[in-house]
Amino acid sequence: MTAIDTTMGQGGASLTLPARPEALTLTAANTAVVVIDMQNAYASPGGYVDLAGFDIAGAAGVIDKIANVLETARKAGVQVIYLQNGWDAEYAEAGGPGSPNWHKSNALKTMRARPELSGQLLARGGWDYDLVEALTPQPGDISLHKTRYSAFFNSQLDSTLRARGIRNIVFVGIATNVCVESTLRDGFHFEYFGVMLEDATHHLGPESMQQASVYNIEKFFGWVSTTADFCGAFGQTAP
Ligand SMILES: C/C(=C/NC(N)=O)C(=O)O
Repeated sequence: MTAIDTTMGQGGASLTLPARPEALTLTAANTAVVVIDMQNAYASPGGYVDLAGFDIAGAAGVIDKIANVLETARKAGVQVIYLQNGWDAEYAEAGGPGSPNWHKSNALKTMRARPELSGQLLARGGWDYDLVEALTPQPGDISLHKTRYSAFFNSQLDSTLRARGIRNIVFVGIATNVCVESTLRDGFHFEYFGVMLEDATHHLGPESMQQASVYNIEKFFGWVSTTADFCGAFGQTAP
């Protein structure tokens, strides 16, 4: 099957990333790796999703995969962008009862049910909000903040990407079926080519959630690839 060319004839050393349902032709310069919410809240025992009762056993497994992807990306000259989810310490950004977020956020619900946790979950400046240590940003990486599931909502992600001529977003992080998929879908509507590395993402809820997101992305919103294919394709490029 012919690869889809995302370079639009703009030059630069192109490469082909194997993906489903089609391979993509891209360049390091027009691609970013976006790391969604690899915070203690989502990936560490004692973090928000663990306290809220979700199974986080699979989260540790994606940390090493993401570390490999980021090392390859940096060497190849692919921009790395970290997102961190959460709010100010007073939770003004979370919205009050007039916001659906106030009613649906399991972090806010958990703190209302367990007042001893108040002020601890997803609050900027706290351990729960911090990125897991193994994925500490490196010089040249960009770190952005977000307050809702989609990283495009009320954030600097779109302008950061457009200013650099980036058309392709390679997604890694947690959770596949919440913030990763929400961001990839919004990116589709903003004309970005979204590729999810399926083994460098982890879902919340039953295993079928991961499969559902993979199906949605492959069929409707973007492309699905793997850590090995990303590292194989970008590992051969000079920065
Ligand atoms: C449920 C949830 C998911 N976040 C994410 N990073 O996918 C949340 O933030 O409450």
